[in-house]
Formats: sequence, structure tokens, C-alpha cells
Amino acid sequence: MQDVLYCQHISKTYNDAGNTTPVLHDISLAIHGGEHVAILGSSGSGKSTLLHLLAGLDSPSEGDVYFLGENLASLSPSQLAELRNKKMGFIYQFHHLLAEFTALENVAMPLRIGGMSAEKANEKAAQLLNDVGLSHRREHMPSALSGGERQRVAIARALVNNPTVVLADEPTGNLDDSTGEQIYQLLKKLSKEKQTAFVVVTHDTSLAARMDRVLSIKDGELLANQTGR
Ligand SMILES: Nc1ncnc2c1ncn2[C@@H]1O[C@H](COP(=O)(O)OP(=O)(O)OP(=O)(O)O)[C@@H](O)[C@H]1O
Repeated sequence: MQDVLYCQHISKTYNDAGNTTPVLHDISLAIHGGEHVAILGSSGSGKSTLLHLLAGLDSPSEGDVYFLGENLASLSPSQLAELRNKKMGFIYQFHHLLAEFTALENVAMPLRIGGMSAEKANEKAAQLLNDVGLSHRREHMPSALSGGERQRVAIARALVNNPTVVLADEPTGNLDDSTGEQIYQLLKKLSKEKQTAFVVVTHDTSLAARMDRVLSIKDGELLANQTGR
């Protein structure tokens, strides 16, 4: 199957106030269309840094990241923002919903930012809220939702643009075990149905083992023979 997202020989070193912190070293990997991949590693191993580089939120010190055949480094900031808005979905440990907007408006936001009319965007957002079982909470503000409900709204928001890939950073890390399990199952089910590639970074080995493929990262390096290419 076609690679939708891949990187070649990327390294990342942070340089802050005279301190040099090497974090990732010579990582190459490829994510195929519709594939579910876990990036597994302990705290501080560099998982979030790798996810940020794959998402184009930060640039590698060396090497390149390609998404849908485009080298992210060759894109202007506005081209990159548009690609992220239209083709990527993001889910974080904490939901990052906008407090002053309803659940429906939060889910519709990526579509509105992408230029869709309020009427069409709200219709699509309502469908997604239905998919995550929250039709009855459309008009609730985030503060009036439970932690699991907020994360379901975040899933709906991440999928509303029919992205090619969803990138998730410990999406169940802030929930109790049983709610976390439900959220994880929902994410897997919806992304398989929509044939969206799904990359999750986690330290949870049992969660990672249920993805199509696990890439283990240790001290900023991928363990051998796991590139997927
Ligand atoms: N902006 C930064 N400047 C300097 N060092 C950083 C910066 N961001 C991250 N680091 C360092 O990079 C290393 C990897 O961080 P990262 O957040 O990628 O790890 P992680 O595997 O996601 O950890 P966790 O599971 O605890 O979130 C850490 O040692 C961290 O201190």
C-alpha cells in the first residue's frame, strides 16, 4: 500500500539558551494508507518530539518528512497550515477544545477555518458527533462535558475533515482505564471505517500491541528493523 507519511534519517537536537539536547537520532519510518501504528516508548524517549516532526509542527535538525509525496520543508507556512487543516487530524492527551464554543462548534471549527459555510460545517459536525455517540450533547460547552465526552468531541473534531492521517499523543492518558479503553476502541473503529491512517504515541504496551504495527523508540532511536519500508 502507498506510504502516506514517511521520514528519512531525521534527527532532532534542541538548542535552548546555550544548552544542546539531542533527542532523536537518525529515524526513518513509513506509515501506509489506512494503517494503525503505535510509537511506543518510555517517558522522555522522544515520542512527542517525533509526532510533532511528522505533523510539521516542528522541523527536524537533519533529514526530511514527506506527507502525500510532499517534502514538508519545501512548503510555505500557509501551504503547511492548509495541508494540516485539510489532511491531518490531531488528538492530544488533554482535549484542547475551545472553552467558549459548544461541542458542535468545536467539531465544525476545522471546516470553518478551511472556508466551509456555517450551515454545511454544522451539518457535517453533527454527523460526526452522532458517530461518537454525542448527538444529545451538541449544544453543551466543554466545561459541561465529562472527560470521556470531551475526548469524544476531540475525536469527532479530528475526523471531521476526513483526514488522511490522525496523529494522537497519549489520547487516553488522562482518563480512567475503562473510559480510556472505550475511547481507544472508538478511535480505532472510526479510523478503520473511514480508512484513515492512525499514528498514536504511547507508553502503554497493551494499547500499542493492538495496533497493526508497533514501532519502539528508546533514547531517541527506533529499535532495529521496524521502519515498515
Ligand atoms: N523545547 C525543548 N527544549 C529542550 N529539550 C526538550 C524540548 N522539548 C523536549 N525536550 C527534551 O526532549 C526529550 C524528549 O521529550 P518528548 O516530549 O519528545 O518525550 P516523550 O517520549 O514524549 O515523553 P513523555 O512520555 O514523558 O511525554 C526530553 O528529555 C525533553 O526534556
